[in-house]
Formats: sequence, structure tokens, C-alpha cells
Amino acid sequence: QRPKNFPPGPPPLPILGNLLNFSLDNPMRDLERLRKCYGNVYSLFIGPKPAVVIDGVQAMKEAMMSKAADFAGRPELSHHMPISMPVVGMVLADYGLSWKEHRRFALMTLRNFGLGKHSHTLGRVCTCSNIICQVLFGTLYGYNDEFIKVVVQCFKENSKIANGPWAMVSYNISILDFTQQHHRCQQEIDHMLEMKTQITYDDRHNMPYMQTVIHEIQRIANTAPLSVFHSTTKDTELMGYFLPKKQLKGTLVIQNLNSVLNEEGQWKFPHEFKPENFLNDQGEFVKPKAFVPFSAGSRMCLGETHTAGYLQKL
Ligand code: HEM
Repeated sequence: QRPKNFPPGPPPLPILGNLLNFSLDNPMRDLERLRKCYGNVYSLFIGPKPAVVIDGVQAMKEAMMSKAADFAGRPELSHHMPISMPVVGMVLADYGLSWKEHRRFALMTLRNFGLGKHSHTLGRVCTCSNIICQVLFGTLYGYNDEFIKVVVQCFKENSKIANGPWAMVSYNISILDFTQQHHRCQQEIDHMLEMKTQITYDDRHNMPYMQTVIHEIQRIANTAPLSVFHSTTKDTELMGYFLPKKQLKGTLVIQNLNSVLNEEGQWKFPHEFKPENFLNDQGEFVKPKAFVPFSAGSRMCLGETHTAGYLQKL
């Protein structure tokens, strides 16, 4: 049963909760349907446990920025799933002193590596990635470890698929438009290379169109559509609803980043691949507040700068 003044949502079934409200082929479409029915903040039952889904930039900013500390917890997975996992590293660590120290240390370490800003040989990238693995997930692998070699290979194959022609077809990118965009990027790159031999991360300010394309790819690719789940750290309110901590051992919070990255009213072309989404009327690069592929607030992704640097190099 939903607590008093809890966000509304579809009626749950015993044991299954709202499992049957979702299809296997496109659960994101089902979330969009529920949003239309119940609004930007609604609740679902994952088995017997309630969860709150946050849609749209307004609700997301209230939760993740204005009330960051109230929403900065991570759920205990054993409360929601029939598995129990030891929590190592930082990504799944609950809000508290240990997470804060870990995050500060990781930020400093990543900044000291200067990742994303300078050119690196493949060997150095692997070394850095390995150390990142230890800082974030609590595991350091040997340099010839078969498991990590397979993981790196899978990442390579995945990015080939993600950036290959099938991705373009599935994201409905117009090939004609894309050729035009490719040509404009190439012009910017050629222009820079007339002045210097190698392009660095700092040159991004002189390459506004490349910036827009890189950001639009991230918006459309929407790599982590539901972010990493959060939980409330105390009794709190969101958009006028009450989210209790004690009664539910911290309410599970699911941010639907997809709903913000495609939100009507926030983007000039919410449902199309158009780098113009990041250009203002003067043709300058701007980042709209609804650009949140890395989430926002105190638990926001630590890798944003590094990812931007790598994407520019690619
Ligand atoms: C395309 C690439 C990436 C995307 C789209 C992405 C997205 C995200 C998202 C959505 C979250 C959850 C934020 C939240 O809970 O509100 C997250 C967390 C995190 N990401 Fe990334 N990420 C990317 C790459 C990276 C890289 C390269 C690193 C490491 C250098 C990284 C480190 C982290 C860490 C440490 C967290 C957990 C932060 C915390 O719990 O305090 N990410 N990321």
C-alpha cells in the first residue's frame, strides 16, 4: 500500500508489483505511457517494494540539486531484488562519510591523471582504466588478466556497434543530414590543423560545431537512460509529494534521464538528431539545462570531462 501523499501510480499486484505494466521489448515506452497518465513524479512497485520515478527537468533539478543530500543515497539491492552483493567501490556506496571521502579522492586522482585532456598511448590508457577500476569498483586487475582483456574487447566491440551504421538506422538519423554535419566537422578540423599539428581538448572552444555534434551524439545515444538508482536519505518532499525514509527504509528513486534528454519545450528538436539543439541564435555553442546524460547534483558522474575528451579524440 502506498503511504499517505505518496506519488500516485498504477495499482500493483501481490508479489509481482507492477511487473506486468512493462513489456520486454520496450520498457522505456511503458515509462513514457505512465508519465502521461500520472505526471512527472509517480510510483511503481518492484515486487512488494515501492519506487518513485522522476521525469522531466523540473522534478529532476528539485530532487538532485535543490534537495541533493535528501536524494543522494543508493538503495540496498537486497531490499529490492532477491540477491545480496557486497558493495565495493563508490558507484553503489550509500551516502555517508566513506562515500564522500572516496569521491573526493577519486576526483582528485582523475584530475591528476589529466585524463581526457592530453594524448595518451594505449598502454597508458589501459593503466589509467585499471586504476579507475580499483578506485570506482574496488578491484585491481593484473596487466595480463584474461578477464579484463575480455572486458576491454567487449567495450571495443560495443562501441563499434554503437557508432556503426546500425546505430544510425536505429536512432533514425537522417543519412543525408549526417553527411552535411560530417562535412562541417571536417572543415573545422582542417582549419585547426592548418595552424597546428595536433588538436587537443583545449581547442574545443575554437570548434563550436564539433562541440554541438559531440553533445548531440551523447543526447541521442542516451547511454544510461535510467541513471544509477538513488534512494532517499531522510523523510523528504518532491513536487508536493511525501517520500518517507523510515517507513520504506529509504524510498528507491529512479531518474528517467531519457525523459529529460527528449523533453518537449527544452529542446528545439527533441526527437531528431540535430546538432542545432546546442547552438544559440548567434551560432555559438550552448549547453541547455536539460543536457543530463551524466545526471546532476552530488552523485553526478565523475567521468564527464574525461568522456568529453575521449569523444573529441575519437
Ligand atoms: C558515456 C560515458 C558515461 C556516461 C553516460 C555516464 C553516466 C553516468 C550516470 C548517469 C551516473 C549516475 C549518476 C547518479 O547516480 O545520479 C554515473 C555515475 C558514475 N560515473 Fe559515469 N558515465 C560515463 C562514463 C564514466 C567514466 C569514464 C567514469 C570514470 C572516469 C565514470 C565514473 C562514474 C562514477 C564514479 C559514478 C558514481 C558517482 C557517485 O555515485 O558518486 N563514468 N555515470
